[in-house]
Amino acid sequence: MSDKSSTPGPETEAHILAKALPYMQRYEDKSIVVKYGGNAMGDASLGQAFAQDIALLKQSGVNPVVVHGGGPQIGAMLTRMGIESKFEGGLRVTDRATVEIVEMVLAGSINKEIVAMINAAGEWAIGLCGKDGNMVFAEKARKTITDPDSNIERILDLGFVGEPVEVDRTLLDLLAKSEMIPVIAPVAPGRDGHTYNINADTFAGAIAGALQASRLLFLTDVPGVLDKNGELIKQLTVSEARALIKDGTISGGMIPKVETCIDALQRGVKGVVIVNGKVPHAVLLELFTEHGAGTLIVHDKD
Ligand SMILES: Nc1ncnc2c1ncn2[C@@H]1O[C@H](COP(=O)(O)OP(=O)(O)O)[C@@H](O)[C@H]1O
Ligand SMILES: CC(=O)N[C@@H](CCC(=O)OP(=O)(O)O)C(=O)O
Repeated sequence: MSDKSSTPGPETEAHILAKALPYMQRYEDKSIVVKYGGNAMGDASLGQAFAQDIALLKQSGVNPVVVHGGGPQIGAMLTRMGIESKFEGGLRVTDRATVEIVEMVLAGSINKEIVAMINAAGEWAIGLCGKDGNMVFAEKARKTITDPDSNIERILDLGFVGEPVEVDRTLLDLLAKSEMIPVIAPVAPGRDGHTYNINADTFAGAIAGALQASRLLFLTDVPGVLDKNGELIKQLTVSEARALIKDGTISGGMIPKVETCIDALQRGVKGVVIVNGKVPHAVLLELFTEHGAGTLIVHDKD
């Protein structure tokens, strides 16, 4: 006996398509930057669903740009090499040996894995990092951290951690007009000749800002920003988000994510959302249906 519940009938299918069409038209020719976090990777069928979503965006006339992370995968490689991972303020303290491994893992194996998955979904992906086509230049990150107990601020020296300071969209504009989907690793050169490790969220924000993207989506491993009780916050204003960072509710890897959301909004990106990348087809559900879940970050109300 066939399982009727798993196969929608023609009426249901038509209904789904009719509902998705206005969303598809809304994004035609628009840039959508999707940040694919290292924590959302790892499961083959989820990866396949992600690649299919990106392929479908391109086929519907959207200009998808993938920026990926790979924090856990870098951590695993460092462990194999006998190097300890150390984070401050959600960023990896990156010495000379670490930056070599970061570039190898991000711009090498992970980047090519994602390219291969999108190619297998029937599209043409091209793997890049900030070095390609002079796309991104970085400067050494100058970060401070405030101790929540003492309220004392101190300067962090994170080594070869960079912040994107220049983004040239020439190559991305060229690719937008082609069949190619850019998949970008967050590594970039400095004008000082060093290679910098850039947090993938920060990097995605810089790309989205330069492209004036319609949407910046962060795919992570939690449903969105959670409050002190672990409940999902569906919408956050910029001031509310800053307060949650200050009081420690938002910590670790969620700090650069939320800071990037704020920054991207201020640079003119229209919609910034943090969603659960562990939900199959999270990208399509967020963009083309009413069931967008996750946390939407919005400007302060006047
Ligand atoms: N308030 C919060 N809400 C949700 N996640 C949080 C919060 N504070 C800290 N986190 C942590 O941030 C993590 C997501 O950031 P990160 O590990 O950098 O993911 P990714 O690899 O997807 O970029 C979550 O898995 C969670 O452990
Ligand atoms: C400076 C810094 O912290 N860089 C990150 C780059 C990768 C990343 O951001 O990956 P996720 O998105 O999976 O966290 C790192 O070295 O882990």
